[in-house]
Amino acid sequence: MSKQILVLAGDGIGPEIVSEAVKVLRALHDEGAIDVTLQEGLVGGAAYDALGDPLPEETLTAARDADAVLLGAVGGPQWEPLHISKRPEKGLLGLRAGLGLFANLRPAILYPQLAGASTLKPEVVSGLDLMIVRELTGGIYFGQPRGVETLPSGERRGFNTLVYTESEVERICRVAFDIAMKRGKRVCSVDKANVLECTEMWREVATATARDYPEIELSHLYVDNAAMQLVRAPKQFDVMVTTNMFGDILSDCAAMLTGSIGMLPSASLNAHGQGMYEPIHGSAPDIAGRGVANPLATILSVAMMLRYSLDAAGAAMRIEAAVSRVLDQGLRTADILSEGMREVGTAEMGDAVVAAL
Ligand SMILES: NC(=O)C1=CN([C@@H]2O[C@H](COP(=O)(O)OP(=O)(O)OC[C@H]3O[C@@H](n4cnc5c(N)ncnc54)[C@H](O)[C@@H]3O)[C@@H](O)[C@H]2O)C=CC1
Ligand SMILES: CC(C)CC(=O)C(=O)O
Ligand SMILES: [Mg+2]
Repeated sequence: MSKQILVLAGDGIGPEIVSEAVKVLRALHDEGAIDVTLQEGLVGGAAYDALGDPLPEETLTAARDADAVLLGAVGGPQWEPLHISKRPEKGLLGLRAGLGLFANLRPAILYPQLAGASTLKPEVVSGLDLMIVRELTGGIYFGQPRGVETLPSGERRGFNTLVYTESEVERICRVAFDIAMKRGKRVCSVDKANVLECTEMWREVATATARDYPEIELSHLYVDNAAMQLVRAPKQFDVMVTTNMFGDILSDCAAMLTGSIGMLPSASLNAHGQGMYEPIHGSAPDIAGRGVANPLATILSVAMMLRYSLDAAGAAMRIEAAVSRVLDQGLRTADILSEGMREVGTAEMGDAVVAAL
């Protein structure tokens, strides 16, 4: 039976990169490798402009009904003056919460062809294969109370709350441990247990949950040290598991190890195997509309979709191999350009991946 894919292009470079990912999906469908039906929807600033809501009810319903969601990115300076409840980012957070997508997988893999594109020395990053498992529906991005209040003195005070229940920590740790069992069996849990009680509990729960996984070697790092270790010696890590905000920050940091934030895909999964797939980067307003954005993170997110939601691991591997082949051919978008390589735009890169499938 045909799998239903909801395509949410979003804002900024979102429509440009999603078009290329859709080309790849359609190419695989047309040759019979997969059977998908694509439906488009609105989210983020585009949805606010059209319907006054960054997450219209019809989008959330369509997402719930779909087998998988492909998302570009949301946000942009034109929506910054809006109240936070109407901002594009609220649409994305609402989708994650509404679908219960608590497990965000962000693999940071260095394609050997891009060793020279990283800002770090090739010997530091070559062979990098790291999986960041980020908790996605809890923590400070969702905690209550939150807001800005005016004190009797007239001064304003802003506040957000970091909250986790034991069961939320346990289920994300189990995801990380299960993934690690199929990889190097090493998990580093990242917290700030020396300062934040909430993450002191996180560490205790991670340690207790690991008792069910005797083969897993569990270590712990404070987030400040983890950020430093990621740029000092990233290959020491196999799987990292961490909170929503720490994972957000550390995955942008890890992206640069691979040459560009335009290379990192992600899968956000719920307890029923439903998933949303998106690059880890944002809407890149500084380059939007110029046809220069790197579509590979979004194309690689399609590969994750095929693997995790569509039971099509063979087709996923073909996409990953095609990306490797276009890099072998010397094609580079501006963000990963290095000497001797040929600069291409977003659409040319997408076409090249389709041709290399
Ligand atoms: N998942 C999402 O939809 C996310 C949305 N955002 C939103 O995106 C907007 C811009 O945020 P920024 O902090 O600037 O982060 P960003 O990730 O959009 O951009 C950071 C830098 O990376 C570059 N970049 C990002 N993706 C690229 C690609 N595919 N190819 C080449 N270069 C790329 C951009 O040009 C920019 O210089 C904001 O409104 C923010 O809230 C930010 C992060 C994630
Ligand atoms: C709206 C933000 C939380 C999106 C983001 O930066 C991310 O998911 O990486
Ligand atoms: Mg982010």
